[in-house]
Amino acid sequence: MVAPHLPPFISDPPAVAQAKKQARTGCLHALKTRNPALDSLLCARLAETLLALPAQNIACVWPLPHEVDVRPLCHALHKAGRTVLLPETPPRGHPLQFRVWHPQGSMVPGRFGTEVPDGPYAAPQALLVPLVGFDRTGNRLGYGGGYYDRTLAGLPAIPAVGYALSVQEVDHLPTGPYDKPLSCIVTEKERLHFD
Ligand SMILES: Nc1nc2c(c(=O)[nH]1)N(C=O)[C@@H](CNc1ccc(C(=O)N[C@@H](CCC(=O)O)C(=O)O)cc1)CN2
Ligand SMILES: Nc1ncnc2c1ncn2[C@@H]1O[C@H](COP(=O)(O)OP(=O)(O)OP(=O)(O)O)[C@@H](O)[C@H]1O
Repeated sequence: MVAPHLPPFISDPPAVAQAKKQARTGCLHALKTRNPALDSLLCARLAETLLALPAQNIACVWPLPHEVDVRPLCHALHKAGRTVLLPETPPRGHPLQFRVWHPQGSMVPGRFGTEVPDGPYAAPQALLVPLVGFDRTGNRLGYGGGYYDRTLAGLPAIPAVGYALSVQEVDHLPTGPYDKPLSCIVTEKERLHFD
C-alpha cells in the first residue's frame, strides 16, 4: 500500500522543547500570581488596539480560570458593533476554529477546560492571541499544544495581536521550526510592534 502524502512533521528539537517547558513553568507562575487589578488595564489597551483595526470579525478569547479576564473586552467589542468570535479547540494537531459569540448566547464546555459559544462558525479578520510568555522580539509561548501556531500559519494575512501582562515577559524565548514572531504584543504597560 502507498503511504498517503502528508507534509513532513517536524517537532521542536529536544533542547528547544525542554527550554520552552522551563520558560512555560516560570511564565505560568507569573500569570497565576499577578495583581488581578491589572486585568482591566490590559483590557482597555486591547480594546483600543483592536477597535483601531478595520476588522468586522474579531477572534477574541474567553479566559481559563487562571488567565487574564478579557470578558469585558468581548463585551466592549460587541457593544462597538464588531462580531466577536471565540475559539473552539479541536483534537491535537489541528488549527482552532472560531464561532460567533453573543452576550445572551450559551457557552458549552470545550477541550482543556475552555468554554465555547454555540453560535455559527465564522472566519476571523483579526486574531487576539493569548500568551503564556513572550519576549521583546515578538516570540510567543503558549501551553504547548501548537494550536495558535497552526492557526496563525493558516491565517498569515490577518493582523494577530498577542497579549500578556508585563510580568510574563522573558529575556529570550527559544524557537522551533514553526514559531513565527507576532507583529504586535500588548501588555498593561505598552504596545510593542515588530514589523
Ligand atoms: N482562554 C484560552 N482559550 C484558548 C486557549 C488559551 O490559551 N486560552 N488556547 C490556546 O491554545 C486554545 C486551547 N488550548 C489549550 C491547550 C492546552 C492547555 C493546557 O495544557 N492547559 C493546562 C493547564 C496549564 C496550567 O494551568 O498549568 C492543563 O490543562 O493541564 C490549555 C488550553 C484555545 N482556547
Ligand atoms: N504549523 C505547524 N505544523 C505542524 N506542527 C506544528 C505547527 N506549529 C507548531 N507545531 C508543533 O506543535 C508543538 C507545540 O508547539 P509549541 O510548543 O510552540 O506550542 P505553543 O506555541 O506553546 O502552543 P500554542 O500554539 O497552542 O499557543 C511543537 O512540536 C511544534 O513543532
